[in-house]
Amino acid sequence: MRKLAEHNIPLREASITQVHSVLRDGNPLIVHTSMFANALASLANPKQQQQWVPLAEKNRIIGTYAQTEIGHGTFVRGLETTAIFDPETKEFVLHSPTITSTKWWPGGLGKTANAAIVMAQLYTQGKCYGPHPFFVQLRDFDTHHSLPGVILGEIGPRLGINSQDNGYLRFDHYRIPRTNMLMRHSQVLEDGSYVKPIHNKLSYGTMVWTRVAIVHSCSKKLACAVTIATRYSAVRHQSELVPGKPEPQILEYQTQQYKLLPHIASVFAILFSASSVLRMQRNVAASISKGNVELLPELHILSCAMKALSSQDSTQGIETCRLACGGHGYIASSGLPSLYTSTTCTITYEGENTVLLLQVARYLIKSYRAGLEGLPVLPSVMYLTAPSAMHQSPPLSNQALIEAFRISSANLVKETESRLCRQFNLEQNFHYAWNRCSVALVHCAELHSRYYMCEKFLSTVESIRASDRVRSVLQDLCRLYLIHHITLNQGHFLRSGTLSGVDLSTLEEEMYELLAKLRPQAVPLVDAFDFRDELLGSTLGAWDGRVYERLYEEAQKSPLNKTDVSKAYHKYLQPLMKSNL
Ligand SMILES: CC/C=C\C/C=C\C/C=C\C/C=C\C/C=C\C/C=C/C(=O)SCCNC(=O)CCNC(=O)[C@H](O)C(C)(C)COP(=O)(O)OP(=O)(O)OC[C@H]1O[C@@H](n2cnc3c(N)ncnc32)[C@H](O)[C@@H]1OP(=O)(O)O
Ligand SMILES: Cc1cc2nc3c(=O)[nH]c(=O)nc-3n(C[C@H](O)[C@H](O)[C@H](O)COP(=O)(O)OP(=O)(O)OC[C@H]3O[C@@H](n4cnc5c(N)ncnc54)[C@H](O)[C@@H]3O)c2cc1C
Repeated sequence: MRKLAEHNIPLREASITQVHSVLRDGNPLIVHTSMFANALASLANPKQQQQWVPLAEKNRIIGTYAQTEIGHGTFVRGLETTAIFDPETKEFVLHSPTITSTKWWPGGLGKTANAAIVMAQLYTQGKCYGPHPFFVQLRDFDTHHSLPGVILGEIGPRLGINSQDNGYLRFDHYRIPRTNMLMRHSQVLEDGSYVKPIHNKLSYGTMVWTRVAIVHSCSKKLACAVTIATRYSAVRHQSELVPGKPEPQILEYQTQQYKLLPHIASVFAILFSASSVLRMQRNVAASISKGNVELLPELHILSCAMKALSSQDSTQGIETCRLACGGHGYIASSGLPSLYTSTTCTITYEGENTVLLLQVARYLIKSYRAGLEGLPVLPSVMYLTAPSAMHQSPPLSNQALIEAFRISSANLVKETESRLCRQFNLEQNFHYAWNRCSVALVHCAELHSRYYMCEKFLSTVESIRASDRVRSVLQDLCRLYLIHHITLNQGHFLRSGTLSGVDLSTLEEEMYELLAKLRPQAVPLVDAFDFRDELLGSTLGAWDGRVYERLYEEAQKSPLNKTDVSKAYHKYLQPLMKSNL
């Protein structure tokens, strides 16, 4: 917090910079500095911001974002916590009517936060207007005791991020002033009348913002993992590549290069996509403040797509890096287990990935149908019904591969839409038909998202300002990324006829050559991420490569090594040994 102040970083931008520098296994203030700060900035009106932002900036108020309940996370419209307006007292009454309405999961809620943005069903004049955000004080600002009518606590140990206190929260007819409803986009006036927002999903804005932040953070987490595994692979010697010759660095094995280099490429792909979505988010935020919400659906879909892909890629990448370090990847001091446990949760939180991909698919199908009818569609999906440009690029050039992605994605959407129509004819119900096609729909969303990520990687590398040598390495890396993802998805390319079996064999050959070509660049590439040893926190990945010394030194710190004979020997082991059992 002192560093943020020193560097003049506003609270709501802190999460992007601090995530990797503070408390590797989770941070009890992360939701305060990210979602809570963002909710105030984007959902509170200017008067409310004047009231709460300075207090939050000074950490007098420490907040969280309390939306999910035990009974509902994904289905936000199904939340059960109520906020009923009482016109007599000009207050909202917050209440948790059922066990399933208990708020569950919010980061920092258990012990750290003294306030929260609570999403609750808004009732006024006898009508429900759906989930809306409210600023709610939970604890006394001086004593930190929970306030009467507020029941809260911590939910217990999790797979990871246990340095954070995830909490639960219930309200018992807890009253807050009318002016605590965040009123930038919709309002309840003193007489209880409701003023609609210009777009009914503006209250979901904090989720959209966080999804974008997650994309950025996933590239950093993966960058940490590939740094550790690549440096280790340059230090570790094992087996014989040629019988009788010295043991090579494990990085010499093609299989090891295949494990690491595509994930090094993935760091760039995610990072460049994150920058592009962040730019779009800033534009959309500026438009919204001028009352224009035209691009909000596009931002929503893009942030869902990139959050889903980047969380999945980084989680898989980190696990591959851990496995690539053999036994030493399993030890906590390698840093890899906590990287994994603090990243795999990004698949679930801020919108479970399957659910987000189905949002993307819904948009693809709607846009495809609109395009067929000649209705306007937004730029990112115009390709679904635009004519192919395949023949214009040299075969198997980068541009041709991007076009192959584009056409395969359009083809899959077309096939899936036909399947949806057939299913609809059978079921006579759109929702049942949708469910019967949802695996295919998720595949559509994944391929479209991959196409976007590949395209961003290529266009960024082509326009980046760098020396020829650096550009050439990035171009190789980008080429590897494209080919790698084509080989992983080859069925789609064969089905769309954009690539033949021969093309795929040629590309596969090229991929193996690229692995060998990029091998000498592997260590410089990860060194260029420029992580300090303190940030990596890894015995395997430190700059100086003293892997074995560090492992040995770290083992000395184990509490079990404080004494030669442990207490457990006297208490359990010795009696057991003497018991003749
Ligand atoms: C822990 C720390 C360790 C490491 C951190 C590392 C990095 C992170 C860096 C920063 C992050 C900071 C902190 C993170 C730590 C943890 C925080 C976690 C927080 C949370 O999880 S908060 C809870 C999040 N919950 C969700 O995301 C719920 C997901 N569900 C939904 O969003 C919606 O319910 C859903 C699925 C979108 C459906 O909504 P709804 O039912 O209302 O809509 P419909 O499906 O009917 O669609 C109608 C229509 O609306 C469009 N739409 C939906 N959402 C939006 C939107 N947000 N904006 C614009 N439009 C939207 C939808 O597309 C439909 O359009 P259409 O009718 O088709 O035109
Ligand atoms: C570490 C962590 C931190 C969190 N922090 C916060 C926080 O700070 N604040 C907060 O409010 N929440 C927080 N959450 C909660 C999080 O946002 C939810 O867990 C998440 O949105 C998923 O919802 P769920 O748990 O209800 O899963 P569910 O929706 O029950 O998902 C379970 C399964 O059902 C499937 N499913 C659900 N709906 C559909 C559908 N429509 N179509 C197809 N499949 C479907 C999913 O794909 C999944 O496989 C956190 C969660 C975690 C793990």
